[in-house]
Order: sequence, then structure tokens, then C-alpha cells
Amino acid sequence: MTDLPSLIRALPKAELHLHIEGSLEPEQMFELAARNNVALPYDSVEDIRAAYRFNNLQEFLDIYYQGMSVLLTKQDFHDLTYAYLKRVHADNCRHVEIFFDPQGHTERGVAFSDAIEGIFDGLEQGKKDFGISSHLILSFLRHLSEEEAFETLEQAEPYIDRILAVGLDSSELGHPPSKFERVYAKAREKGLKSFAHAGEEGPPEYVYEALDLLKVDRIDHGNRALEDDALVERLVAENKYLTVCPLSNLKLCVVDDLKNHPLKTMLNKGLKATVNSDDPSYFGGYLNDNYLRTAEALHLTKDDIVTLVKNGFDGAYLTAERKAELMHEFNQVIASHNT
Ligand code: HPA
Ligand SMILES: [Zn+2]
Repeated sequence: MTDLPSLIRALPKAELHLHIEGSLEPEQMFELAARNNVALPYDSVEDIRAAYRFNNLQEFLDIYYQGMSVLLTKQDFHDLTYAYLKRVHADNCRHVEIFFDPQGHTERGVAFSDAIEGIFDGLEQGKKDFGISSHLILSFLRHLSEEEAFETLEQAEPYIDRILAVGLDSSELGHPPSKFERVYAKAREKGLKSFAHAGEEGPPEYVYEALDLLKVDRIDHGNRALEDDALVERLVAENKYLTVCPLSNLKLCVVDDLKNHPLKTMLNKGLKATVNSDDPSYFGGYLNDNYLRTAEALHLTKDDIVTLVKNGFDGAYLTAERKAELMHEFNQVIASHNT
């Protein structure tokens, strides 16, 4: 009988839904606040952790934007990114596709170039030290205007060849994908892929809009697509990957209990679900925690884990060579756990 937790820990994995600002641990928040002379409304690390109780997405976002106020210099963005990669290296995470929220920084007076170059430096160092391959996704804040999204895309121009995709995050309700149809068209013209958070709190209509108007290649979350059978059929037929985040869903009350999480239902319906951590510092778990706790709560089988991990590779934008390397390692781990 396979020891499923040890298999989960040992398998090489990909993470496709991670906001780098959401990996800022309270200890690092204090360190950067001291380094940059930023006042925090907390007295201790325990104080910060105690504040991480959320009834919905907006309550989290308010604290998340406040947390990122300690990020000011290129070095800060490097250190943040490197700390995340070091942490997920311990989870045997081999490939990451991470979001960053440039508008969360430029609106505070941080230069776009400092944020993105710091992140790129961190990713490069992580590749050297841990062998983690990566892509960066530029995410628009959907509570801001489309015009501001256009300005952000403009700022990204010098780096466009090193950016994988655009994404859409922040407050979902009241900010449907249709608001960003034109800026997504422009991003696609520039050769970027299109991703969008949809169906986390928003209705199935937002998922349709993401598909029809933003022409997304991947859906981030997508939980509420399950309310519409025709939509599920379409996502299956079009082979759209969903980047699902179980512990995020629990912390933000998208599900009331992990036992009621739709991940297993998604797999049963043939949806291409992947497992991810979203904002691990705020939601209480990195990549392996998301696999382990969901596996336990939903009684996932070895086949389910194999499917989820492979979906992570298939839904990622890996070179053929990198994918072959990862599948080789994957097969070796599976073989060693069969004995
Ligand atoms: O889970 C999320 N949803 C929407 N916006 C976000 N920004 C960071 N994390 C999230
Ligand atoms: Zn997210």
C-alpha cells in the first residue's frame, strides 16, 4: 500500500497559481519594515498571524495590500521571490508560474522597473540555486480601471519578451472580465497568454466572459463553473486548465469545509484541475500542504494525485525539454513508491 503523503512530498510538482506578494511571511514583513522604515499596524509576528481571519475575498485583500507596503526596493522584490522559491524547493516544486501585482506597487510610488527586475533577479537566483524553472504573469487589479490596466501594460513593454501572460485579480464581484476586453486584446497582440481569476466569488457568467471576451488560456480558481453543466462541458471540451487553490478557498470562505471542496468533483467531471497555494503566507499552507490536506479531506487516491500533478505539468508552459526532464523524475518517484 502506497504511503500517499510521502508520495505527495516526493513527487516533482509545478505551481501555477501563486501571487508573489502573497508569499510574504510575517517575519519577512517585519524585517523589511525595519529595513525600509515603514510603520506596521502590528506589534509582533503573532499579532500579524492573528489578523489573518477572513470572511471573504475583500477582507483578505485589504490586509494583503497593506502587507505589501513594506516592499520598496529592487532588493526587497528579489528577497521576497527568493524566499518563496527556497520554501517551495523543500516541497519538491520544480516549476512555478507566478503572478505579480504591479499596480499594488506603482500606486505607492515604487518604480515598475524595480518591482519586475527584482522579481526576475530572484527567479534567476532560484533557478541557479534550486533548479526551479519559472514564468512571470503580469496581473491587472480589476477594481481599477481598464485605462490603468493599459498604462500598466505599457510599462511592461521593455520586459514583454520575459513575461508569459496577463492575469486579472483582486475584487471579483462587480468587476467582470468584460471590463478588460480591450486591454486583453492588446496583450494578446503582444504575444502574451491570457489568464484570469474567474468563478472564485463571481458567478458562472464571469467564467463565460473570461472565455468569450478575454479568450483565456487558463482559468484561475473556476469553482463556480460547477453551477453550470454546459459551462463544465465546454471547459472539458476546450481542455481549459483550472488553477484551483483549496486552502485559499477555505480561508476565504469559498468553501465551508475542505471536506466539501469541489476538487474531486472537478476531476470526476473531467475538468483539468491543478493544485496551488495562491497566497500561502496568508492562507496557512504552501504547495504540499494544499495537496496533503485536500488528499486527506477528500480521500483522494493515488490516481487522483498522479492526475493532479500531471495536470500541473500539462497546464504549464514548459519547454518540451523541461517537460521531459520533469516527467522522467516523476516516473522515477512513482516507480520507487511502487516497490
Ligand atoms: O485569491 C485571490 N483572488 C483575487 N485576487 C487576489 N489577489 C491575491 N490573491 C487573490
Ligand atoms: Zn489568486
